[in-house]
Amino acid sequence: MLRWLTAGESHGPALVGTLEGLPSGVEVTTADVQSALARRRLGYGRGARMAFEQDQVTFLGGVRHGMSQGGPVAIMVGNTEWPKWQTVMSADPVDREELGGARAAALTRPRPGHADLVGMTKYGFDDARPVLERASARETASRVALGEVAERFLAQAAGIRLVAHTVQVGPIAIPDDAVLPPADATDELDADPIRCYDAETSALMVAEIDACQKDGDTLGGVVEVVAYGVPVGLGSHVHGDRRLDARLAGALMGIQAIKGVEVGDGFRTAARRGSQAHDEIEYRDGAVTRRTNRAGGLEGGMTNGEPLRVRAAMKPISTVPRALDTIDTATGEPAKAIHQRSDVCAVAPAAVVAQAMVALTLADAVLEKFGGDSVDEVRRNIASYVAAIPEHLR
Ligand SMILES: Cc1cc2nc3c(=O)[nH]c(=O)nc-3n(C[C@H](O)[C@H](O)[C@H](O)COP(=O)(O)O)c2cc1C
Ligand SMILES: C=C(O[C@@H]1CC(C(=O)O)=C[C@@H](OP(=O)(O)O)[C@H]1O)C(=O)O
Repeated sequence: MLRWLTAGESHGPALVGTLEGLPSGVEVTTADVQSALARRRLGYGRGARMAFEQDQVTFLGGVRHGMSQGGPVAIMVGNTEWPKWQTVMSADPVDREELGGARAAALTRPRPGHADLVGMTKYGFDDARPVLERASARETASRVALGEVAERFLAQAAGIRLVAHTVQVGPIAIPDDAVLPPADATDELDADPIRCYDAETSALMVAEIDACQKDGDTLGGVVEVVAYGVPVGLGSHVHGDRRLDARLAGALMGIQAIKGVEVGDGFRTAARRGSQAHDEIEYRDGAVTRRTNRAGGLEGGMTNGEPLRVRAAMKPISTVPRALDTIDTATGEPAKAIHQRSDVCAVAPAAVVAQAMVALTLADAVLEKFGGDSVDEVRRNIASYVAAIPEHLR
């Protein structure tokens, strides 16, 4: 079993992610994690903060000389902006006099769509600061750091490779017959402003973000994660909480602002007749294969050997520049919601975060199915499982 936890606030000194249950022998370096985090900062429509703030990666445990040791992996992602926030976000009590300044003022105009108002009510705060600090998607930096370790494990132990791309920004979507990015498309996607694999649609998405920004508004969209080389039989049909589609949906819905998950053709399948919805099975070149992959590589909650495809729908950013109506919680009077700065569209980074969550979920499923305390042992276990499948069904 693989478990993970994160801690830390948006403007705190650092985020920390812990991954427990990772076998020994996974090759991973600080530079690998650093470049995954750099990928999360990309994306047309991101706010000013992405440019001036830097992520500083430090392995605190679990990795020695570029290799996992079998113990919990702890990764710290330091925040270069901390010196500006060390009084406002101080863990220890501070003098009220020292506090002062705009950053310290109580935030009492909660943003519709953000965690502000419900969090204040539930946790008993008269200031949205402590709520937004933890609700913030800055936390996804630690998920991406852990996801990178999980991805290294998947590639080295099982030959599984992941890629994530943007398939929709606001109303602009890739065509139905658009080509799926291959396993080695990550560099190409990094080079696209919005992580879209279809150049024509990418240009339209960028134009849509420009138009939206001019209007003082924000956008959401849809991202897709594809995993190649996934063996048959991860997950199970025998119980709801063991279905891999359920576990993937939970992992993706746990990302800030994700409001819908689709497995394969998902919602589009619902509009089709059965004859057009399923993937007919045949032998091709001596192997079992599906003629199509509308199911997204999952049948009965189990991987079927086809590429795994899952999508996540992101709502528009709730810190709308042309601020929405709210109330001032201090007075009960009508007010305009907090707005200092914000992303206009964060769909491209959400794709990177979704990839990390799928990697962690798949790594957990691989370990559950095959077990093993070292990468070599997991590899041997996979090989013996595959060898036992009758050749004509592999
Ligand atoms: C990568 C990423 C970046 C985000 N950036 C912002 C942002 O700049 N401003 C904002 O209001 N919300 C942003 N969000 C969304 C909020 O974190 C999210 O809406 C909030 O935590 C409330 O949770 P909910 O939308 O799931 O209800 C971002 C989400 C992600 C995944
Ligand atoms: C810092 C990150 O994203 C932040 C996520 C976020 C939110 O409300 O979720 C709000 C913004 O922060 P601020 O309001 O301080 O500008 C984003 O910049 C990050 O992704 O590293």
